[in-house]
Amino acid sequence: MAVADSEAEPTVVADHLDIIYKVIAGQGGKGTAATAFRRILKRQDRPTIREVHAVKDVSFIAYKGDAIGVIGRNGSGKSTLLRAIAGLLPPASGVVYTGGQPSLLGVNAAMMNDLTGDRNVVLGCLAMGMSAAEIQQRYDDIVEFSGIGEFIDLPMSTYSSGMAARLKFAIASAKMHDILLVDEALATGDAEFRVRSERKIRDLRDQAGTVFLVSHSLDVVLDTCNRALWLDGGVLRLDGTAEEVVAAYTKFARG
Ligand SMILES: Nc1ncnc2c1ncn2[C@@H]1O[C@H](COP(=O)(O)OP(=O)(O)OP(=O)(O)O)[C@@H](O)[C@H]1O
Repeated sequence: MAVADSEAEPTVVADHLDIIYKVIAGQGGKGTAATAFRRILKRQDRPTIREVHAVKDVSFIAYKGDAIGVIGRNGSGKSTLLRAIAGLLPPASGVVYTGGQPSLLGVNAAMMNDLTGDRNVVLGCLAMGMSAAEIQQRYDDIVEFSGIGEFIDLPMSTYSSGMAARLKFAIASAKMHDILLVDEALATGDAEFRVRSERKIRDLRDQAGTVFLVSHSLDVVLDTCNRALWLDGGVLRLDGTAEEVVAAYTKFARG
């Protein structure tokens, strides 16, 4: 269901999307590479492959200017959906069309732990395709927005998880993204950073990009998103305005 008007330009179209993970199910052990290796050494039978159907027949259209909260219980397929939109997971069936370049900002986004925050800002900006001149121009804003202060000259390995998440968000949001995918990055920040990052998401949305935000904080979704998708067991239960979907999910969660 589309919240935008008929003039709006679609940026992401998911059409009957199914994502299935294939995992090695060991006999008694966990399905890790180590257990598979032990099995080979012991010349045991081939392991069974278990399938996890993480996203089931999901269809929606996102438009320019949409900020879409993705909500649902643990394991309901939210991160998987974001990774599929980013093109990191091949669909088992169905398709995702994206008009523009999606950028996934996850709490696990690659940063070089041994390098200083300062070097990571430069690397991150280069990775997003910014020129040296653009980086120089944006550098102070990024550092100020991150609120890292003098820690910017220390290796990332000395940062708390919240500080690292703030720096990642500051780097990612320095650039205008066609489609920005944010996975729980705000949850690790403190209250003050949360307020600033919510404002930033609103700016990105106003600049006519499309933002997807996976969050367990329904308040953040209500404050920053115009739309929400509720996933349950990989199925899209509801697609509508943030208020409507959060209300339905809250009612459901309260049993
Ligand atoms: N790399 C993987 N290999 C196999 N199964 C996976 C993998 N990643 C996720 N899954 C499974 O896919 C399903 C959806 O997981 P996903 O991480 O997308 O859920 P989520 O809604 O983001 O959860 P949470 O709120 O806990 O972050 C779960 O059953 C999970 O066990």
